[in-house]
Amino acid sequence: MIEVQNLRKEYGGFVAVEGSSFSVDRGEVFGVIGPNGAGKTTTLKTLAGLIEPTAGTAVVADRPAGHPEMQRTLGFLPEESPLYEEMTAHSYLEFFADLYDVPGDVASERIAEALDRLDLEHRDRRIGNMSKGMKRKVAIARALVNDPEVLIFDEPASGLDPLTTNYIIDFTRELSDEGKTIIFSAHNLFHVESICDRVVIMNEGEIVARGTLEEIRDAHGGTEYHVYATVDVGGAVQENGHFRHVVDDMDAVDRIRATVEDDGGRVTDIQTHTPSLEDIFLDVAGEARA
Ligand SMILES: Nc1ncnc2c1ncn2[C@@H]1O[C@H](COP(=O)(O)OP(=O)(O)OP(=O)(O)O)[C@@H](O)[C@H]1O
Repeated sequence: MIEVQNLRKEYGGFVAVEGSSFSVDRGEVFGVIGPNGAGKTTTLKTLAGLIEPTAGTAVVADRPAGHPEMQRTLGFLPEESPLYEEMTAHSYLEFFADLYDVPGDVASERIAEALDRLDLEHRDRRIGNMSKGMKRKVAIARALVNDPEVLIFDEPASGLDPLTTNYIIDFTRELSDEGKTIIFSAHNLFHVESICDRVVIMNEGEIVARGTLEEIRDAHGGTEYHVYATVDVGGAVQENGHFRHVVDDMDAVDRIRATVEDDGGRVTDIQTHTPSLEDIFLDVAGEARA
């Protein structure tokens, strides 16, 4: 559904995105993560057709980014979404539905459904008087008025309280279950980890890691097993009166167990350590900086 090849974006002489290539399959939830200034928003805005790339191509639903037909199949949630403060959520969303030529009765039904599912309270309040979380929900509903196939969400839950954040993440997961293709950027890696099929990690304009979370984990050390024993059978570190042996597969765990017993010792604990996306992210971004 999304194909990006050798994307490059310069602002003046400054290179914000350099040689970025990736693709997103139909129905996939794809995460773009990276520190501030990594080039995430630039990438997403290019996909949404709001920024012209300096070089390279971005294709969404078989059309070049920015093509009017492609815009119809797209829902874009910008990082900061300007809303018309004087309008109510309903009139605002009807206005956008009209821009997409959605017939009035379909629009009313779709808007009511989106606002119900997003659990938007006080929907008759003028937008200017809504809380930050309520405004974000209105912006998300706006991205859905044309019933798009592809959703581009830039930091959908940034700066929101944990409850609203969870609500939005769960809703994003539901949209994916319904077959929507979703690409989104986020700072909260826990949420990326909980809903993304694949991710790219960007740093200073370049993709520095990519793949499923499992692939990225494997490429960055993968799962480790810590075998604690009363004796050192080689390479152990002493910790709280026990010897900690670190290995990366279950066969090695079994070998250590057998050797410990042969040496007259005893295994006291075995722990599994799986690096979180946050651990990997700090590692990868740190390496790239270095
Ligand atoms: N219109 C612009 N003119 C000049 N530089 C820009 C412009 N837009 C973005 N940049 C720069 O390009 C780089 C990438 O910005 P971008 O907003 O894509 O990063 P980001 O990963 O989304 O960051 P954040 O997580 O802080 O939102 C930054 O150094 C930014 O200052």
